[in-house]
Order: sequence, then C-alpha cells, then structure tokens
Amino acid sequence: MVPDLSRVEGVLGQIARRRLEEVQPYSLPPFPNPPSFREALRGEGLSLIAEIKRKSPSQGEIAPLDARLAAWAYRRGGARAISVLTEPHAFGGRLEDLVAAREAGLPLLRKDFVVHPFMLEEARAYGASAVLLIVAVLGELTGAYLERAQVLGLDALVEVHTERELEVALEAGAGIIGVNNRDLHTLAVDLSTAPALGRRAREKGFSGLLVAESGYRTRAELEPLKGLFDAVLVGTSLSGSRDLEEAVRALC
Ligand SMILES: O=P(O)(O)OC[C@@H](O)[C@@H](O)c1c[nH]c2ccccc12
Repeated sequence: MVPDLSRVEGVLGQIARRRLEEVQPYSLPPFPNPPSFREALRGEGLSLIAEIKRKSPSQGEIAPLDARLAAWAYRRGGARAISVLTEPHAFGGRLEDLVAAREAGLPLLRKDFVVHPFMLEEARAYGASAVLLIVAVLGELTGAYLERAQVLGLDALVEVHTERELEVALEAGAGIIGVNNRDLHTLAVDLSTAPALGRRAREKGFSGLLVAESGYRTRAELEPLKGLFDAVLVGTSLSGSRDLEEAVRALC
C-alpha cells in the first residue's frame, strides 16, 4: 500500500521520495485517546489551525521555534488546533514536536508527507489527533489511507489543489477536505484557489468540513472564506511573528 512516487513531479516528488526511503516500521506503544480534531474545527465561525513551521522550501528559515512554547502561545491566542510539521529536511520538524506540543491540550494535526501506512501509526502513537493525506502524493490510494486512519482513530485532512484531486478526495469519502492555495510542485501561491475549489466541493454536495490552507497573512484575506470554510490553516505568517500569541489573536 505504498504510492508510486515516480509520477509525482517537482519539489513534492523530491520530498515524498526521500520520506519513503526513511520509513522503518517498528513496534509502537499505545497512546490514550487524544482530543477530537474534527470537533475543534466545528466551533463557531472560522476556526484557526495554527502551524509550527521552522523553515520551508519556499521561505527558507522562518524561526527556530520551541514546539511546546509555540503550542501554548497559539492556544492563548485562540487557535483551536495545532498543525505540527514533522518533516525534518525541508521543514525542520520532528516527531518529538508532537510530544512537546500536545502538552498545550489542543488537538494536533501531524503535517507530513505520508507515504507509508506506518506513518499513520506513528502519528497516533505520538499523540496526534489527525493526519494530513495529500492527494497529489497518494493518488488512488487516498481511500485506503483514509480507512487505515479511521481504524487507528485518527481524523484525516485530505488535501487537494486541483479539481481532479477534489474528485479523488470526494470519491475516497473524505470527511475533511483541505484546499491548498500553494501548488506543491512549483510552490506558487494563489489565494483564489481555496474559494473556487471550496465552492466546487459544496456544489458537488460535499457536506463535510472545509479547510483553506496556505498563504494567509491578514484578517482581510480571510474574508472570502467566511460562510464557506470551517477552518483556515496558517503557518509562515504566524511562525515568523515575534509574538505568536498576538499574531494568532490578530487573525481570529
Ligand atoms: O505557511 P503557510 O503559507 O501559511 O502554509 C501553511 C500550510 O498550509 C502549509 O505548510 C502546507 C500545506 N500543505 C502542506 C503539505 C506539506 C507541507 C506543508 C504544507
């Protein structure tokens, strides 16, 4: 159940292939039930998922964050969930960041390039409530990964960037769809992507949760999402702020 990554182009393909080379399954201890990611996004208005992001292929170094302190600051500012990037090479993350961040008590999304079922088990064992599943990486295996996540008690944020990928996500039975404004092959950002594909998803009868992802810096930029999206995921503009708590408050 490993995706064929030879067909994944650009930066996304490079990162995903490296991730797959590194997977080494081992036996993991159980972890008690984490708080619900889905319920956290269901709250009133547009819920904020704040991301812990130290660096990225598009921005380079962002900030040398302490995951525990960042999670607490995000929580004080009003974030409803935390996205923890655990990819080490391009994003400077690690699995242990989940352990550090979970102290703040908010549901955690393991943000990584899931390319092997073992990565779902890892997410669960390290205390994540949800995992990111990227349709551009998993292709027709998206449904199988979704089912595996469900069995493990994990919510899944199924990420799409094109109408075709949206079709795959809907067909796979995704309950939470993330529309990424950033093209992960080229890293170009277009904030009109999320409203357009979000509308399309609703037209096609999708009644689950919608999350807009990437490129947001100001409250004004969130306006087009209101009434259509349940949540927004913000990384760089928060992680790179001098005062994380204030930065979240300014967006909520
Ligand atoms: O830093 P930004 O532009 O606010 O974006 C956050 C998040 O959407 C982005 O980190 C992201 C979205 N999908 C991904 C997949 C892999 C790695 C990272 C991502």
